[in-house]
Amino acid sequence: MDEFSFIRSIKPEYYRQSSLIKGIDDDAAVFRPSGHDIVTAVDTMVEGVHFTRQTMAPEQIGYRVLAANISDLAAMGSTPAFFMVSITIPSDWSQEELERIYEGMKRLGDSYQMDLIGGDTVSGSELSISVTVIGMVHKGKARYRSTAKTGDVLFVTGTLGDSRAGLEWLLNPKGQASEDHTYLVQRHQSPVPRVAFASNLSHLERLTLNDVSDGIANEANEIAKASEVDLWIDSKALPFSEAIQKVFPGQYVDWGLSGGEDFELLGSVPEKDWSQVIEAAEQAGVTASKIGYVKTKEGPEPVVKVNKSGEWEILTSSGYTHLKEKGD
Ligand SMILES: Nc1ncnc2c1ncn2[C@@H]1O[C@H](COP(=O)(O)OP(=O)(O)OP(=O)(O)O)[C@@H](O)[C@H]1O
Ligand SMILES: Cc1ncc(C[n+]2csc(CCOP(=O)(O)O)c2C)c(N)n1
Ligand SMILES: [Mg+2]
Ligand SMILES: [Mg+2]
Ligand SMILES: [Mg+2]
Repeated sequence: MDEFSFIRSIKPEYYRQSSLIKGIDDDAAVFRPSGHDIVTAVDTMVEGVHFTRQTMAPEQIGYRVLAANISDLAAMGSTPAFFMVSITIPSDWSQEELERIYEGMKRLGDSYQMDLIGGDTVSGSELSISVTVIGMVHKGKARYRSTAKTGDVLFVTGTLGDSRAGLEWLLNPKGQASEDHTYLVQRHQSPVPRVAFASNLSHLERLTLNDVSDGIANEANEIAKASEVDLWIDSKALPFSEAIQKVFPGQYVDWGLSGGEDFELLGSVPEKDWSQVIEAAEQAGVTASKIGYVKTKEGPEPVVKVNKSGEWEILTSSGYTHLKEKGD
């Protein structure tokens, strides 16, 4: 199969977004939204870095790379609309496997009425998939990392560390997988972006959001820096699944802080709006946990503090970082 028959095989039969004017088939796609700001993000998954043949089946790779991108749209409070896929294909991936990758993307994309409107196909030595997503948000209603204010409640959706735990089991399985192991593995392979939760809060005047791709140690520091505030996190309030506590009792707190790839939402709201956050989460079928507070910056630089063993200590950006040099 050559490049062009591959493109024909993945081309959607029809499009659903009414703002779309030209999808796949020309030099670029065209859409014309009205009354909205356009939100766009790109994330890449590379074989050997984000997945291996051991950690994910082809449809899971497709699902997961689109989910990571939709998670960024959720963190901006936007509604997913379109996606574009740039794929580098090594010769040892079969046509059937590639079709399964696209099926995984389609399954998730369809659930948000998203249209695949373009991309790029090249051959290369490692499988690499880069997805660009485009979402819409009502004018001026995008949610930023820079809006946290003193007195806000700091919260996180869902539970933390499960993805890291699932990855651990996939890389080092020890015996038969229990129901708990299966749960953790599924959290790694098929995270649910929290679009509905964020969209249920679209009426709030002020809401700070950041998605947890690298671990809350990183993401909380991003919010603190962007908002010029300190964040105080009560480690006893961090939400953990029963499964992770049972299977990895010694590791789950660290993984919750810096494991990454949970794709939950970390955010802050004025205390008066906290009950609405709980309600929005309930309606979206997820939990929201109050994990701390936003405080006025005490030192020269914004910091995140956590009370791990009774004492408040500074939580550095200890999550996953690409291009990290030895000794960094
Ligand atoms: N190579 C690049 N060129 C231009 N902008 C970049 C590049 N890499 C990252 N950025 C921009 O830097 C900002 C932070 O990117 P980052 O990848 O940390 O965010 P994220 O997508 O939320 O995190 P993650 O990749 O862990 O999901 C974003 O505005 C992103 O668009
Ligand atoms: C096989 C395998 N080994 C390690 C990991 C862990 N991992 C890779 S990238 C990343 C952070 C998010 O990346 P990005 O910032 O690019 O979104 C994490 C936690 C994995 N998923 N699979
Ligand atoms: Mg991202
Ligand atoms: Mg990124
Ligand atoms: Mg993000």
